[in-house]
Amino acid sequence: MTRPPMPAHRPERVALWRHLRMFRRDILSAQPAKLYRAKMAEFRLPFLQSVMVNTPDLVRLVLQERAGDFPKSGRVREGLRPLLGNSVFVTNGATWARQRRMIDPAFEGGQLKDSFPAMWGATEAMAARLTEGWAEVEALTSHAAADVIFRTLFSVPIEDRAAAEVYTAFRAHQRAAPILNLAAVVPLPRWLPRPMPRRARATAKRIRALITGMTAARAAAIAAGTAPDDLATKIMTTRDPDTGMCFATEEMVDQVAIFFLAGHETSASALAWALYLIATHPDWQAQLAAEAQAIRPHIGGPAPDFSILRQFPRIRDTFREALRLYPPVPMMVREAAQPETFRNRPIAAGAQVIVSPWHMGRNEHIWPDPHAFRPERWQQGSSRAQARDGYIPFSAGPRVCPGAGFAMAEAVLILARLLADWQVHADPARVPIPQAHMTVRAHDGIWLQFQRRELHSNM
Ligand code: HEM
Repeated sequence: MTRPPMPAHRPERVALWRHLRMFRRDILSAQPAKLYRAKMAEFRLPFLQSVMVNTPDLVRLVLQERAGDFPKSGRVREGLRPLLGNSVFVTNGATWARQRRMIDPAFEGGQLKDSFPAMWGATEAMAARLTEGWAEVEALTSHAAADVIFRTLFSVPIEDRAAAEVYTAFRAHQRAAPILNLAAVVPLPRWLPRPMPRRARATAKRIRALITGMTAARAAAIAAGTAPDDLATKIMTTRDPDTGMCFATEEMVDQVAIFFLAGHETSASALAWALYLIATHPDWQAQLAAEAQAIRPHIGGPAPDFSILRQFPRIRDTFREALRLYPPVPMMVREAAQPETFRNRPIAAGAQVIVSPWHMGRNEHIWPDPHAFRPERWQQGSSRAQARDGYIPFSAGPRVCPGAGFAMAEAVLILARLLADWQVHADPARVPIPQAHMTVRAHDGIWLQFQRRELHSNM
């Protein structure tokens, strides 16, 4: 049984300049191993106090009980504004609350079922693209997750001209601004100019122009009564119960940009790591493959009923475990709006407060054998308390990811469809090392070999 790969850790003591350089390169390997045990860690710099909270009670305080006192950091906003404008991901206060009131209904349980046929279409398309041999799975899952977003949001497959252009522009943008989001975590003074590279600014503008075209076309179709009943139509026709207003086109463009970004990068990352974990645990893979056969009668036909997902409990637990070990959003940044005292230590107003799904998911005080892949832990009674205390891949509290249910459904479906037909094998000489880019990715990609499953082989 292979141990899931981990990033290297920095030594306990390093010079400030070196630490900052490490931070910029990869925030995961810039952390010392003791953060898997520490209750809190403080980085006191001449220009900024930055504190990582690492106990369930402090995480609950920041994300849930007093979420309003720990708003999204201005640093996150600055870095993401050219692409995301005033999207729900970066706003705070009343604007954020209004946006959530209008977005949340589209992702509620019943509505999720309406998106399922579009997810199925993307899953079948992914299966048709697979071929025997070695493949870099992050590219594969990224393509599939982007297709899911376009089909569920705008009822178009990724081959659609506008969708394909958005996807291509996003990839160029990631290359131009690879640490866009994480720049927010790097503790540099606010006054230090950190302009987005010119190329990234240009790709952000291009993406927004393309999305504006799609959103304006949809607004016209809604007005003409010809719009399909998908997520875009649902969100654009939802009126804020307090003001009676719908999103204006510009504000909707901001939301579409974050649905695309948050919805496809994250799922792609988690799916790729899940496949790697499955490939490196062949006995478990055989059990998952047996479970996945329930999807076989539906292949090539219309979407099965949403309830089919209940037939894949082990696949669901595998994905949960992948999210615990490799949370796509490794760290989240908030700002203390007022002075606080955490564990008898003063926290200044304006201090940066970091919550780390990566460290909570591997916290040695919470999880037995925290760095091991043990999907069966989710079947044990104790997992409920462990999840309550240490499981935050989708965050928690009022800013919890609105797409969590969507992402779980999508992932279980994609994994089941894939494992029904294919065996995946890892190359022991090519171990992927996690690194935090926009999401947690592998340093040199995740390479797996795909082999068509013989129906009568011992799965
Ligand atoms: C495995 C997949 C996913 C993971 C792990 C994930 C994780 C997260 C996390 C950790 C946050 C909080 C970030 C923060 O507060 O700094 C978040 C927020 C968000 N996510 Fe997801 N997400 C996933 C999929 C999706 C999908 C599929 C969508 C939509 C289609 C989505 C839409 C959003 C939005 C709009 C926010 C901002 C919410 C707010 O600030 O109020 N996510 N997600």
